[in-house]
This record gives sequence, structure tokens and C-alpha cells, in this order.
Amino acid sequence: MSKIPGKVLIIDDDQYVAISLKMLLEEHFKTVITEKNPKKIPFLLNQSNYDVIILDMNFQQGATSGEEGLKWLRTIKQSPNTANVILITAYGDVRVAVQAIKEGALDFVTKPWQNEKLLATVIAAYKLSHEKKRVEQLESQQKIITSSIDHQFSNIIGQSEAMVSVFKTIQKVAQTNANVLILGENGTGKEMVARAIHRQSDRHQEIFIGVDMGAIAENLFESELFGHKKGAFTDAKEDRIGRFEAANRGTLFLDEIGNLSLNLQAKLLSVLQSQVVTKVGSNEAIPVDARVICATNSNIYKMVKSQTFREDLLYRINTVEITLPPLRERVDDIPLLSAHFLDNYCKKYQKPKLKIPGHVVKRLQRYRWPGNIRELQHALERAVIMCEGDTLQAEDFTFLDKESDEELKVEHYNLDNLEAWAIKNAIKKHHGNISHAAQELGLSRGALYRRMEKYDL
Ligand SMILES: Nc1ncnc2c1ncn2[C@@H]1O[C@H](COP(=O)(O)OP(=O)(O)OP(=O)(O)O)[C@@H](O)[C@H]1O
Repeated sequence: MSKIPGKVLIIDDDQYVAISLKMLLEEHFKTVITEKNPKKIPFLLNQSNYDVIILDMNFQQGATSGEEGLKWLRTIKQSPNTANVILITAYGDVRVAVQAIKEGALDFVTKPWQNEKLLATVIAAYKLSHEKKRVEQLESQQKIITSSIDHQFSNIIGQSEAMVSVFKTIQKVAQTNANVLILGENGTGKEMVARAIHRQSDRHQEIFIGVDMGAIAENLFESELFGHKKGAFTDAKEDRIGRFEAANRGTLFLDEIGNLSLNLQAKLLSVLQSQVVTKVGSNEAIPVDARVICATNSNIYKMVKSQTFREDLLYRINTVEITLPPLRERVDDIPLLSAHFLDNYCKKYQKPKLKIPGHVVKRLQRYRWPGNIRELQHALERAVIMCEGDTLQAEDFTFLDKESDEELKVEHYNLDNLEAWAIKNAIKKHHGNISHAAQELGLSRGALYRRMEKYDL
């Protein structure tokens, strides 16, 4: 039988007790250390991180009050060590046991002990300590991931009137729990705004979870959003929490809300109204406290009129509405955005600070930017890579020349050419609406984005 990879520390001045415990535990744990002098506890805690500490309660001759054990328990609990402490004593006084548990001991065992029972207690303490460490590790991983994702979305650039008003709204709405609906074409910065609201809210220490509603298959919607119990359907191999529960105490960003079918809209509405979710395959209602921010590039009011979007759901999600204008309607922001991306990409590709002349910026301001800021960002990235001198030229932005040249030029019937052409025209046909273009092309949004990147569109 392989041993548990945990570390157990036994502190007892009775050599016989310490050795018997060590012999028992060594059969099951990889490392078992004994110490008879409790004054060595601070030193030992400094040296190593223990999973379980078995601590005697009385050390001085004739002492029975347990006060010493409680004192050393406090020392352990005040240290950064995450060990679970099991107190052990020959004087089983309920009052002392209660006090020990209050002060953070996990369990209390009386001498003489029963080997099996004691072993079960130590193993349970190890498992708890292990779980605790795992949770702490996951929490710190989550913080690192969140802050590194957030970093990419942290600096909202804009000085146009429209953006100044958006900044003011973000500030006001962040202090509340109001549901927010963000409207705007693809790439206008909807996710960025949602993250800014989260970052400026009381929930900023908690998680921000984004869900692309257009990318979830109809039959998996409930399971993805509300979770499922093991065995609820063929692929449900284990219990799983949904995005609502995962975002508990944090913010849930429901992107592409306009892509939900009427059936799913009804399910979402019911959860937003009741603030409880029920996992697929379960009857238990689980309360959730997630701040919901929705976004769409669809004309949601038109959808309500044509009865493809529920009016009651719209009024549930649009307590505050933020509209991000397309980039072509805020060309004042183009110089600032270009300088920002230029700076970022020069650093990323370790190029000297490149310049962008005024006449090139003017041409960028005349372009339509169907993919909005995302397209501008990619254009700057490509230009930085391609640029040969210290100044960007109009030729570094190849699309400026090709703008009116939408005909398919097929010199060789190369499938990549044909695919790039089809994608470009589908996006144009749907006025930059990526979800609709993806639908027409028979691709998921993710797959379309990957191809757009591949063909530099
Ligand atoms: N005001 C801005 N300042 C700086 N960068 C921006 C700004 N707006 C958008 N971006 C950048 O543009 C890209 C697209 O932004 P974002 O994903 O927030 O747009 P979106 O409207 O949610 O897009 P989609 O509808 O396709 O999901 C991101 O890389 C983001 O960092």
C-alpha cells in the first residue's frame, strides 16, 4: 500500500506515547516527526509545512489543566502554517475540549486511544488540510488568471464625447448591483466595459465569468449555465456546477444575449427573477448572487418588435443601458487608440518606438472599420510586424488599398483564397456581425475568429 504523502508532527513529552504514535502513523504516512519539547514548535513550524500536528495538552509535571496545550495551539494557529491540530490528553475534560475546538483545533482525542479511531481522525485531518491547500492554491491561481486577463482589458481608451459619457456611466453603475445591458457592434469594447464595471465594483475581489451565449449548443445550455448532477445525461460523468454558481459573489457576463432561442430566454428569465438555479437532474434550488451584465450586437429592440426576444427579459436585463458607438462614429478616438496599440505592439515585438504620420492617421479615420476596435488593434499589430523603417506607411495597412476591391481574384483555385474571400464577404454582408456571418458560413464564432486571424482579416 503506498503511503499518504503527508507530514505529521507529534508533540508529546511522554516518549512512550510519541513512539507508539509514530509507529502507528508511519505505516500510513510518508513523514512522521516527533518532538518532546513544545518550545521547539516555532522553530519546527519555520522549518517545514505540516499537514497534521498531534499536540499533547499538558507538559509540565503534574499539570492537568490543558492550559499549556491551548497556549501552543494558539502559537500554531497564529503561524502561517496551515496544519490541522489534533489535541491529545489523558484528562478528558469537556470544558477544555470545547475551548480547544473554539481556538481552532480540529479534534480532541483522549489517552489511551484506539488505534483505528485515531488513525481515521489523522487521515481525515490530512485530507482536510490537503483540500484547504488546494482551495488556497486554486484561489491564488484564479487571482493570477483574472488579473492577467484583466490586464488586457484594463485600459479603456477614448476621449470622444460618446466615450466620456460611457466612462461616467461605468463609474455610477459600478457602485450598484443593477443589471446592465451593453449594446454595440462587434469589437466596440463591450467586454472591456463589462470588466471595467466589475473592477470598479465591490465585487472586484471575486471572479468575473464571461459566457458567449452564441457558442453554447441549445441542448447544453442548462447544464452549462446551471450545472448538472452526475448521471443526469449520458455525458454527465460527475457533478458539475454551472456558470451562475461559479460566478457567485462575482460578476457574470452574458455576451451575445440576442442569440438565445425563445425557449432558453424563458429559462434565463426564470433564474434572473428567482435568483436560484436548479442543476439538471436535481430538485434542489441553489441561491446565487451573481451580478449580471449582458451584451449584444443585435438590434434587441427590433427583436422585441419581431417577437424574437422576450420583452420581459429585456426589461429584466436593461436596468442601465450602455451603447458603444461603432468606431467610424467616433473617429476622434482613432489617433489615441492607434498610439496606444502602436506603443503596446512595439513593446511586444521589441521594436524601437515607431511613428505614425498624420496623413496615415487621417486615412485610418476615413476607413469604415467593420470590425471596430478589434480590427484597428489587429491592423496596428500587423503594421508593426511588417514595418521596415521607423515610420508606419499607408502601405503597412494593406486593407486601405483593397477597400473597394472586393471581387474574388482567383489566379489559382486555392482553397485558402476561397475561404478567406467567403469569410470577408460574409462579414461584410452582415455589416460586421460576426455571429450572423458565422451562422451563414456554418462555423462557430470561435472558429470564425480563428480563421479571421489566420487570414489576417
Ligand atoms: N476603448 C478601448 N480602448 C482600448 N482597447 C479597446 C477599447 N475597446 C476595445 N478594445 C480592444 O478591442 C478588442 C475587442 O474588445 P471587446 O472584446 O471588449 O469587444 P466586444 O464588443 O466585446 O467584441 P465582441 O462583440 O466581438 O465580443 C479587445 O482586444 C479590447 O482590448
